[in-house]
Amino acid sequence: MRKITSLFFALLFQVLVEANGSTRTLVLNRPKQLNALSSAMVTGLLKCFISYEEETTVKLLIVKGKGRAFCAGGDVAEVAQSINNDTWKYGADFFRTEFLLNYIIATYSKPQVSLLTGIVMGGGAGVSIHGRFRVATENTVFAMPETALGLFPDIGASYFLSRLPGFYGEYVGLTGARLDGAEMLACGLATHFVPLNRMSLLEESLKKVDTSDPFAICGIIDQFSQQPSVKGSSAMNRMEIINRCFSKRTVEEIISALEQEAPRVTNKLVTAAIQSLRKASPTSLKISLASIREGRLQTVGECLRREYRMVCHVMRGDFSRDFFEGCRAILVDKDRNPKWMPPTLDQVHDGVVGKYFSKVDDPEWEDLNLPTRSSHERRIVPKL
Ligand SMILES: CC(C)(COP(=O)(O)OP(=O)(O)OC[C@H]1O[C@@H](n2cnc3c(N)ncnc32)[C@H](O)[C@@H]1OP(=O)(O)O)[C@@H](O)C(=O)NCCC(=O)NCCSC(=O)/C=C/c1ccc(O)cc1
Repeated sequence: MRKITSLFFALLFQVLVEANGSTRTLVLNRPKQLNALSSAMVTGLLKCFISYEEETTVKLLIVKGKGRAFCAGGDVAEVAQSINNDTWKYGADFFRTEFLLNYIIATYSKPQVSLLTGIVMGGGAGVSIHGRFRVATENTVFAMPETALGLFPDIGASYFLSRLPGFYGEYVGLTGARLDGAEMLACGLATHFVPLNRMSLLEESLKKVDTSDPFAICGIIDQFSQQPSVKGSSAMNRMEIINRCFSKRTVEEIISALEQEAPRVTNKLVTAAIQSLRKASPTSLKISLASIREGRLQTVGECLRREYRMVCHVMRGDFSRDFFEGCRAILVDKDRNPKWMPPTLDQVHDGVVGKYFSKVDDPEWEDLNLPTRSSHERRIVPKL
């Protein structure tokens, strides 16, 4: 029988915990907000992950979302609130907890299966992609939309995006392109594709397992999995274009390479990419590219530590206030017409980009301190 663990239920109604034998199912439970991660949720999830690692009777974690989304990212409405209060420390605390959670998930000693139904964006990727099994389906919509908000792909995205085939990670991280379940599987962001009408059967089977053996868990998911075809128009079918353009050294060169491709390609992919890049914050684009490139040679912990420095600079508005402008345009005034500053790519100099990687100049500020973990930092192995 399904049992809701009363302790956690009382503590954290935004994250429900269901206990079935050796399985614990964590349900993101803010369906009206598309399960956007509040600080209570990241704190609650972190507590769950830490305590279930200790409990020998718990062998498998399932993470899923209630309603039509898995999770639409960090709760940007909460941020808009904190901006009004004129304090960057709220954001820094939120990210400290969130990135620690991402790190615990990436180095977790027990298997995690994330059931990626519906929207998976930003912080939603952070609580799933670092885990062992990511099950996509036909209604999954994945995106890292941060450059449109004046932010950059964080939550350890510079680790997993930089490990996608070729320069697909640069494409996904800079343009905020939306991927469907088949594309997620094809690029390695998802490990499995299970049809929506078989998801609940999969979940029931997983709730009966009494093992942490990843091969056994994989065997169960395999029984429900399919190999979907990637749509003809998908960027996955245009990897030669993606690689040619997104391998360029600078954002300006990427845009110029896309513009050269545009007359030759009938597919909307190239024009849509140019449009997204032209609309995004120039500063965000440049720091995102630098972050993904740097991430290629770093461990997940190193990526998160560097991203924490970056995000604190963003929250403090040290070199640009684009994030506040993005929140204003998208959340507060909802005019969807942000005025980025600096407004053009050529005005965002390499020296400033480099400063996002430096320590924050504040006596109270500390680098992200991640615990020593016994399990190795797992690598996401792209399937192509
Ligand atoms: C494409 C979406 C996912 C779905 O569109 P839709 O189907 O037309 O649905 P709605 O847009 O009507 O969303 C339903 C409700 O969910 C809310 N919502 C939908 N995503 C969200 C959301 N990330 N937050 C907070 N309410 C939301 C949305 O505001 C709305 O609330 P309401 O108007 O009151 O009905 C759309 O909602 C959307 O673009 N959401 C934002 C995605 C996004 O940019 N994600 C965040 C990336 S950045 C990030 O993760 C960092 C956050 C951060 C966190 C803490 C900090 O201190 C600093 C930063």
